[in-house]
Amino acid sequence: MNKLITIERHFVEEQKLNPHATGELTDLLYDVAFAAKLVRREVVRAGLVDILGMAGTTNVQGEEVKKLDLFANEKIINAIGQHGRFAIMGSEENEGTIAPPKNETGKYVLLFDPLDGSSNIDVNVSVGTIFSIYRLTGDNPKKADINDCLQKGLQQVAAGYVIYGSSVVMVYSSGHGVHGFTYDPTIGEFLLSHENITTPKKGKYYSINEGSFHQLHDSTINYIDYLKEEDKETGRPYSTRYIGSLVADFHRNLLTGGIFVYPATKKHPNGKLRLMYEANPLAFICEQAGGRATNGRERILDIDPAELHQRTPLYIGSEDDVLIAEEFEQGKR
Ligand SMILES: O=P(O)(O)OC[C@H]1O[C@](O)(COP(=O)(O)O)[C@@H](O)[C@@H]1O
Ligand SMILES: [Mg+2]
Ligand SMILES: [Mg+2]
Repeated sequence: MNKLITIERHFVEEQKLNPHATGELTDLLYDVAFAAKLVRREVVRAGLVDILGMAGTTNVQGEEVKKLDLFANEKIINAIGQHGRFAIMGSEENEGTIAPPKNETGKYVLLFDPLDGSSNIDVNVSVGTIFSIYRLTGDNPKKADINDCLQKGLQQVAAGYVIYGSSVVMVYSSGHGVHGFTYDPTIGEFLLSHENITTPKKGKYYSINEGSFHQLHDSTINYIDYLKEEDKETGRPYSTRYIGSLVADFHRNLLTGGIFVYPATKKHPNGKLRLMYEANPLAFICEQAGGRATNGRERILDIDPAELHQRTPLYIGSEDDVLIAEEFEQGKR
């Protein structure tokens, strides 16, 4: 594999797979990669610049916001908005939709989680950025509104995430498989490092926050007990891995096989994670890699969204593992 393929070059090659492509999707994916470089620049030296700790505000989710959440949000909105390729945006950190500073011509919608894994920011554990891209439903960018943001995950034209970890990796799909690029700071480029990622049909890891045990429903507890039983034939017991950053837990399981579950709980009756800028983009990637993503009953990509910040239970990862988890969730086991 030629390691000197930049992500920009890859975007252009992918564009050739679509005879109707105008190059605009390539340009806006380029903008996303550029914004990731800007966020990375601060994340890797977060302790040296004043972006650790609380911002002192609360977001629409009722969560206390970290300085880095706001920093990443602002960087992404400005870095991407200035080119006018997006007609409308939606972010975890903004209650309403965002009209880019310049939006004469954009025919795309960008939904994003600027900084995922906020609880891990101050302790140097991997965090990430997650993004989801749709086409406008109409053809006049000036008329873009919330309805353009509330499309089923199936309608995504591209999605991906960036992990700011021991290395910085950007993973994306525009419907032609899943590809990962590692950032090389010596040349400032994302270079192809994981071509055509496919996820194993069955894994050996499970990622569930067992700390909230008393919040879990019996169906989830029964599933966890099942994973912990001794049974060589089915590869049990599974090992538990829970970083607490969705993007990092998802990425590990994508590469090695495994399942991430954030179920409906007594505290979060609709789950904790957000459909539009966490579950949908990762479900798009997961399915492109041969995995499965549901809310325990329904395919994530088929869910008809009603609100920008709506939550959903999430069962995502290796197909066989998710199917078994669904059987427990539905009381069939
Ligand atoms: O602490 P909990 O309840 O396990 O929740 C952890 C989950 O919450 C999140 O931090 C939510 O995302 P944000 O950090 O973007 O708000 C996920 O990354 C993670 O999987
Ligand atoms: Mg998040
Ligand atoms: Mg976030």
